[in-house]
Amino acid sequence: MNSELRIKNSELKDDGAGNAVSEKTGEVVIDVRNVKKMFRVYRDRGNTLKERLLFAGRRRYEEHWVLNGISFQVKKGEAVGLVGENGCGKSTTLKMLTRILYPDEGSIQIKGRVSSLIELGAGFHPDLSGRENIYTNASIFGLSRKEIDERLETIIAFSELEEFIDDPVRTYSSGMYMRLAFAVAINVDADILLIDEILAVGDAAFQAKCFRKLQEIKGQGTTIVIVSHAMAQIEQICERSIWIDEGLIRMEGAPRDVHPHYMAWMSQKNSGGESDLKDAEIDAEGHLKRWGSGEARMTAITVIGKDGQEAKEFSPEDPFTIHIEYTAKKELTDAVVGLAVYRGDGALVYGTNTLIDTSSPLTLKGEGSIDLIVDNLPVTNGDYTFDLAIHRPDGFNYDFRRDICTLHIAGRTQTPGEIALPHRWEIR
Ligand SMILES: Nc1ncnc2c1ncn2[C@@H]1O[C@H](COP(=O)(O)OP(=O)(O)OP(=O)(O)O)[C@@H](O)[C@H]1O
Repeated sequence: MNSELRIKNSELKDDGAGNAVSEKTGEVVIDVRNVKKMFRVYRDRGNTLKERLLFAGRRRYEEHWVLNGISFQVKKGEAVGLVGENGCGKSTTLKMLTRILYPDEGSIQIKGRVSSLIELGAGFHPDLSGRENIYTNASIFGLSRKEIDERLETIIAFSELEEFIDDPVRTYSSGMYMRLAFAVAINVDADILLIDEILAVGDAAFQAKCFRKLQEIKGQGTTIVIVSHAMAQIEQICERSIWIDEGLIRMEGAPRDVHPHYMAWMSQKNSGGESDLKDAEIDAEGHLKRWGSGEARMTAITVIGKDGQEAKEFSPEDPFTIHIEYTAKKELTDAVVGLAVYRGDGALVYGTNTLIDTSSPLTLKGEGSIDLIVDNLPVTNGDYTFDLAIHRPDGFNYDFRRDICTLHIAGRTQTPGEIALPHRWEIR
């Protein structure tokens, strides 16, 4: 099934001590320094003569400072998520990386060809057909006509719009626009891909396909910056999250470290100081240990091998299933369960979630179970941490089951084969 999810083992080198190390160059390709951005919000100067005279001495506009000095760097091949509440300046940041907007202060340096999915259908001409728009859109990203000719069929096939490709795009639904825009943006051989909330559009099956494609192009070394409110998507694609609040970077780090703080803060804010997470257990490092407001929790995790039996060992090439049992005191809709696998140095090497397997979010009710299929796990020698996250798109009822197990894998490069699981996948 998800062969596209595979992150090639060839990307991981052995450092001689049995540890997998990344071949990423460490070259900085996005360098944002002390960027400030202001919008002018024009005032109503009145409609009548009386009003105009009354407001005559008043300044015509107010300065609205959206970004107050943000600095961050992104290295080649890194995937970074920008998170934060509505209006905090995430899209403005992304638009400046695409050069749709420019900073009022500070500097932005970008190395490489940029492709972006910022505003749905921006760059599409409504009266031109899907096919014609592929040409105009891809040429904006720097492709020659010949290069576009070569990619045309791939783009159309990915968009699944064969039937409508010669219709004017004004007749497209927003989902169709998104398919076409995504198909173009990921097929222009960009070095850097910037995406604004695009995975929230389209049906669940297409979202899952885009998500897999993103993991694939990340595996090929493309640098990615994503703006999203879907924390699990960021956790499964990005090594780093940057939380923007009131135009400043409030926190930056591994998504699984940053998101619980962000979610707890949001929850506190939205409940007027009375946190939705007040019953949740948060450990000393600020990670949520228990899901939501105590409404649901995992009760057991087992691994089912390809023979359908509980497995004590697995072979990374073979699919296996993580079987999670849970108890939900209240019904929980729109849940997505995801697995992230981190290498010893903290790099994310694998991610999958139930949306990919089922194409729709789950409803958790009473006592039940969830099966999460893991396929083509890209492991070589070294230590790996398996983390399960359960979330809803609204961000609440959120849990990190951190470090459900750590596997030490030795001798795999010499003798690929079965890997022993720990005796117990502990529920903490
Ligand atoms: N062209 C503009 N003119 C005036 N104000 C703007 C303009 N573009 C954005 N803003 C304002 O800047 C602020 C930040 O907007 P931005 O779109 O970057 O937020 P965001 O973090 O992406 O929010 P969301 O999560 O809702 O997408 C908002 O208050 C918005 O109203």
